[in-house]
Amino acid sequence: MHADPLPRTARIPGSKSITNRALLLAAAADGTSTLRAPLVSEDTLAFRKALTDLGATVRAASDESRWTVTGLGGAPRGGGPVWCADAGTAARFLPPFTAAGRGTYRFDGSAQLRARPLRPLVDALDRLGARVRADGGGLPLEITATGLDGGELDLDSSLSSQYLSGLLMAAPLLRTPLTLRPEGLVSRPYVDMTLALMRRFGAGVDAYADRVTIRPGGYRPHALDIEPDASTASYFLAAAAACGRAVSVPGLGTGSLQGDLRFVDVLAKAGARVSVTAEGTTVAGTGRLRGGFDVDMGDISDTFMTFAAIAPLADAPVTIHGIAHARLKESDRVAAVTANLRACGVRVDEGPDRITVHPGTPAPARIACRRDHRIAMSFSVLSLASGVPLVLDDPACVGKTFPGFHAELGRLFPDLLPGGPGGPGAPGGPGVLGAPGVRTSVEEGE
Ligand SMILES: O=C(O)C1=C[C@@H](OP(=O)(O)O)[C@@H](O)[C@H](O)C1
Ligand SMILES: C=C(OP(=O)(O)O)C(=O)O
Repeated sequence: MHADPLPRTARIPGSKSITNRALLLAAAADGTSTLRAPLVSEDTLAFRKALTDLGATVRAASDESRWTVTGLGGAPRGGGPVWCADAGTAARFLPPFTAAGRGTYRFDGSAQLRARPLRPLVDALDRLGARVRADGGGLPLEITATGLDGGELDLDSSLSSQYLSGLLMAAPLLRTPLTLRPEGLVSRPYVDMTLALMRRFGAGVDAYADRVTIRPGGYRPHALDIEPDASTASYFLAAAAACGRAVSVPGLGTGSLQGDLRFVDVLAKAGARVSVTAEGTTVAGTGRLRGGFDVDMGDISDTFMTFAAIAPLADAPVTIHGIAHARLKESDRVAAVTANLRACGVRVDEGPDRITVHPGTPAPARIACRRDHRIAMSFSVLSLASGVPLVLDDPACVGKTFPGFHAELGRLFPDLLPGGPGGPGAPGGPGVLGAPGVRTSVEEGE
């Protein structure tokens, strides 16, 4: 591997978490908001469709670079079905929003989403006085809404932070102030993001160490530039670190609302040179990955698989802990990473909230994605960095957050495709980067 002194610029699409929050806040606002550079992917299109079904208007520029949202000036009032597809954010953010309004809403989603826990949110809505029917404890569920009063609520936040974010975003639409006290909060940076965006859309927020109080008053429209997605950036930055290359992500820098940008601290631990400025982030690999550390990735668990997948290439074992809640996402991600690394012949020790990945040269393998975009993307990086063909059983699952993922990986690292350009890993070939349904041509390099 050789050093690449000139960083390549990755084209990273907008943040999923910011896009879906901004859509909801704009849909609740009393006027017209603009969202610039939103993420266009399965999760955000499902969220957008759910909101237009609920009565908001979204006008998209022909190239989708800007969405103009005319809000309802409050919570929805029409009732109807709400389809959440695979999107955890839809299943956790939209029920509180509708419960604050009027009408009967029937929520459902894919089999994968039905399997994800919703009980703490259903219980919280119930305690606030909403009429919720969720026979299995999660989706499908029905809410008969007549508006909500606030009050004070303890909220089990140990399985997901999304319950808290959903209740917080609905809170300005309640008749009286709502105080929420999270217990065992995971993924805290996402709650900070929620509060920051609520403030930008004009909400009255009083946040303390152990509780948050939200005042009634609704939302004002806002024009928002959406940053590149930090979780998506992790794959390209990890590839730079593992391949001895340099990659920059403009627009994702010190002012970021996304906790997942802290992934670069893990790359720095592994020996990569990292620069985060107001303009953006650059990671330069040295051609060698350092292991021999134990890192808590509980706050940034969407990125733990990114590091775990390249960890076999490090010079000593790496332990990642604090990730029990990552078992409750699109897949049981701790089990999925462990099984796929083992399929590549890599030694992994798995515990309830941790894994230890040992150094090893991966062997060619078929990767079971479990319909989880992040498993597909993480193992694509391992294939690229090791030069070993890994075949994804479901490459198109990357569409949940980045349909153009493989095209961008091939554009940035055309010479590193397994087997070289035109080799088994090349676009159109049987290897990981050319798997059917993902891409058919290489875009021109920089
Ligand atoms: O609020 C959000 O936008 C998210 C919160 C996190 O989920 P948990 O809070 O369930 O860990 C994260 O994994 C998910 O991709 C997006
Ligand atoms: C967990 C994720 O998504 P969500 O919870 O929003 O479905 C993810 O994108 O990794």
